[in-house]
Amino acid sequence: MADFWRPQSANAAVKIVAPASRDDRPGLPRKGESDSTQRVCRNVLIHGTCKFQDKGCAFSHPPRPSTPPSTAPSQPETPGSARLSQAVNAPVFIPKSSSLPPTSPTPSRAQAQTPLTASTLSTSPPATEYDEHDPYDSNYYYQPDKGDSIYGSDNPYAMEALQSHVQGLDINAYETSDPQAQMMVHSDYDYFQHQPTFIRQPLNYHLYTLPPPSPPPSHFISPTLHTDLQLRSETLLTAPAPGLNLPEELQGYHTIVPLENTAVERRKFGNWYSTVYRATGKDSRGYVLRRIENYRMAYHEAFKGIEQWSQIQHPNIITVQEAFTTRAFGDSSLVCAYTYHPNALTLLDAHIKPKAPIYQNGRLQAAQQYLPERTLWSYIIQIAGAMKAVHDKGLAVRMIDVTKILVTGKNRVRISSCGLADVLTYVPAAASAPGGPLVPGAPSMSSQLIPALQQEDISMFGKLIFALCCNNVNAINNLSKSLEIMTKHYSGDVKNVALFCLSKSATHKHVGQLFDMIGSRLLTEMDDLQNGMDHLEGQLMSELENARLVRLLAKFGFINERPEFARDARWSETGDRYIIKLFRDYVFHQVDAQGNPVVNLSHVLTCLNKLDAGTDERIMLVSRDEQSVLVVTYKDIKACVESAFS
Ligand SMILES: Nc1ncnc2c1ncn2[C@@H]1O[C@H](COP(=O)(O)OP(=O)(O)OP(=O)(O)O)[C@@H](O)[C@H]1O
Repeated sequence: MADFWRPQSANAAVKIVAPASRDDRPGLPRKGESDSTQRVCRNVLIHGTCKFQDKGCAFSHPPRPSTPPSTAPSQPETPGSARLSQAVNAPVFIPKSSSLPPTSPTPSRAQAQTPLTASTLSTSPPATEYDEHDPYDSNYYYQPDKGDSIYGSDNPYAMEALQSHVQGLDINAYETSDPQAQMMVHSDYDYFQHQPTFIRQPLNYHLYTLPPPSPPPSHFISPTLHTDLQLRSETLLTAPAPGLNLPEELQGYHTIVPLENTAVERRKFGNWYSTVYRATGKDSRGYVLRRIENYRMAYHEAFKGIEQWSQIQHPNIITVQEAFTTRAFGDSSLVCAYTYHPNALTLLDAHIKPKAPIYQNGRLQAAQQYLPERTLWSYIIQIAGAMKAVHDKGLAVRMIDVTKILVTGKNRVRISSCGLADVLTYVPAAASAPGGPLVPGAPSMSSQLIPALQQEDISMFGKLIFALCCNNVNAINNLSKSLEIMTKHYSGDVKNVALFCLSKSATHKHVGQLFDMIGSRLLTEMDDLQNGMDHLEGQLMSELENARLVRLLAKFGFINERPEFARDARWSETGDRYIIKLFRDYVFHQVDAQGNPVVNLSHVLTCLNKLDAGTDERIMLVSRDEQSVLVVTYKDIKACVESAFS
């Protein structure tokens, strides 16, 4: 008996079906038939008849059989050591079900399988047509005369021919500018006469590499990074609650959701009430809209500051996008748009507001009261860095406050609401002089006040350090007590920096001086940042090949149920494709004892991963009519997929 598919080893596929007589199956090429006059006409194979039968068609047109083909008795299997690719020489395998009229699909009963012995396997009832005399030719559809074709994969001469053919075309897929020439040569086979045949470039996607060993834990990488990122993306996509009575659309922003509760007692932003909203921009990204209620715009030049702010891109400053006035809220509002950082918390919420006790080591314990010094230094360095960037641009931050600095990630802080104060307090310099003319574009009062405002920034920074150290927004009001707390819980350097910021110096203080005091702590910060980067690179490295299962599924999509072979049982019911089809049933179409579909993603992922790796584990594939059983390794199936896809 000839094998339907010769196993690579004794462990590979085991066929347990009975062969059918070759003569019972019309339309299949006989052994040694390469001559077109003996080859059955493709029209008969596909359509059942050939219009050109009596009009000079060179192929054979056998009469249609009146009875279904008979089933031959099963024969013992011949173990072979040929390579899997030698399946090209295996005879055509046509399961009995394929010759029967279509019925409703029988649920597959494929199951994970411990290795079967030959005796176990031989007990399965033979049911499939099978022919030992007709070698299966996997290239049947591509080459009428195997010897002539350049596509015989097993034939070294054919491969040489292919290479010389390609060289003759002077194709270099990576260099030629001709897109046709880059990918294809033309087949001379009648079946695909004018269709391109792709030359597969070797893919190196199977070269999975391990990420580098984990760097030491970084102060900037959350241990729950994955969850944090998922929560952020969930927040970005949450829809607004109904009945908010907010504008549908505002200068291209939509899906507007308030980020703060306006029903409770509200604090003023200068002389105005402000509300913060999250919105989706025209580019589908998240933005924050800070609205100043009942604002009357007196000078359009006030927006000049926003232009300057929008050019500042700094990792510790929330980027200013734009500002505009609107009546969409039913009043005259000023709106300033910023980048949205989902799930950000103000320093007040993150560190100063009292926390509920937490369970630690099985006991309810008070949440840590004081900010760890490492975190405090990190905040000091980040805020000082942001201040320096702003001052260097000739601007002042004016927003160094626990409610305006946001914690946007693990130990990452960003200054928010920048530029708004510049618009709100804008007064043209000339207008400040009594009776002076208003000159558009004249420098504003605040621009003249910049040096003083920068000094003010430094002093606000000092107050912020006190507030963070003492967990009290008003710590500065009781300086002696605050200093006591600071001395108790933090190093002398923290106190020095805070006092330097608050000191009233005769000379102009500048942020650069702060960095002289911070000293080697900058290096610790840099080390942690680099460890964080290494960690993220490692994570990215392990994600590099995360598309491999999709690629595998895409290959299945290309192979299974091709419409051009819909009526040709030889495509899906023979050779490699049949195994792939049964494997697909095994992965996706299993049913439980009650006949309900098994929807188990783990099973799917496990199978696909094993297939991708091509493991030696064996599984049992059962035909849909449950009459034939194949035992194959993932390695074999992988080779089938590669071969069918090629
Ligand atoms: N760019 C932003 N990205 C994400 N969330 C933000 C952003 N800006 C502000 N928020 C959030 O909006 C909320 C309100 O911000 P706001 O600045 O009004 O703080 P606040 O504590 O209410 O201050 P105030 O009392 O001065 O209004 C805060 O919870 C803050 O986390």
